[in-house]
Amino acid sequence: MPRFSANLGFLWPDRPLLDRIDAAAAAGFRAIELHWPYDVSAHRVKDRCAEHGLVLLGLNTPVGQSEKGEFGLGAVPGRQADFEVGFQQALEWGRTAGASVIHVMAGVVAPQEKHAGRSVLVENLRKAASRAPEMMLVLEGINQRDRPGYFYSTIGEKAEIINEVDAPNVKIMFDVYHVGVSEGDIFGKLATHLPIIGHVQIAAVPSRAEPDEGEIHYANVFRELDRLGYRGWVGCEYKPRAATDSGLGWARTLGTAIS
Ligand SMILES: O=C(O)[C@H](O)C(=O)CO
Ligand SMILES: [Mg+2]
Repeated sequence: MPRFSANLGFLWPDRPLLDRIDAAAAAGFRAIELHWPYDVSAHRVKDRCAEHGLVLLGLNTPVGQSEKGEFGLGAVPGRQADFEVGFQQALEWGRTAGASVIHVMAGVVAPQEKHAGRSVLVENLRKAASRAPEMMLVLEGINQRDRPGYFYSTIGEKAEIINEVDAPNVKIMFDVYHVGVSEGDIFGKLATHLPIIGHVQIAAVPSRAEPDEGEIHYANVFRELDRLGYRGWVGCEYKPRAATDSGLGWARTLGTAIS
């Protein structure tokens, strides 16, 4: 069965980041992943993870100007210089904290700019990948219902970009929730793209709650990941229905364990 990581962007939202790390350890998680931890000291996060023996996986590149609707800058024409600054910030924070993964966020791009956006993203990724050879850079499609206009929502689009970038440390973040909402055929896509899948995330479809309700039977997804030989982590990136701790029973219901 998979190894689970607690996504502290969504889990234990009622407390500060360092307390979320404590909560993840107490719940039995052996790894954590973050969204945008930049206002917390990377040294303190590193120390707190070390206290608990937790692996810190990764974080997201900054969103840019969220008040203007930006949600990442990787594929946004004209914002290359700001992307570089943001990537450097993610890299420095991640290196200091001991992370190994950076989710390079592509961003929202107007339909008429998509063609240019693709070249911008490929160029940005090539530079980023060579600047951070020890990090795995992951690309994630975000479904159009949650984030209209996001640069990509399908696994195929990301696979094409990765092929074009042609760097060994650029991979897919396969968020089963987004794939389920956007296109389905989870098993087919896992099998086709397994060699370039660097990280997996889960949540119920369509609710994005604990992975024990809705359209996807996650016990089967976990078995399929095992059958395919996936050896990476599975990030629990769901929005708890109520208190995070009271929802953790999903693991036992699905025949697995958090740790
Ligand atoms: O929303 C998601 O699925 C992400 O993984 C993310 O980090 C940006 O929101
Ligand atoms: Mg995700």
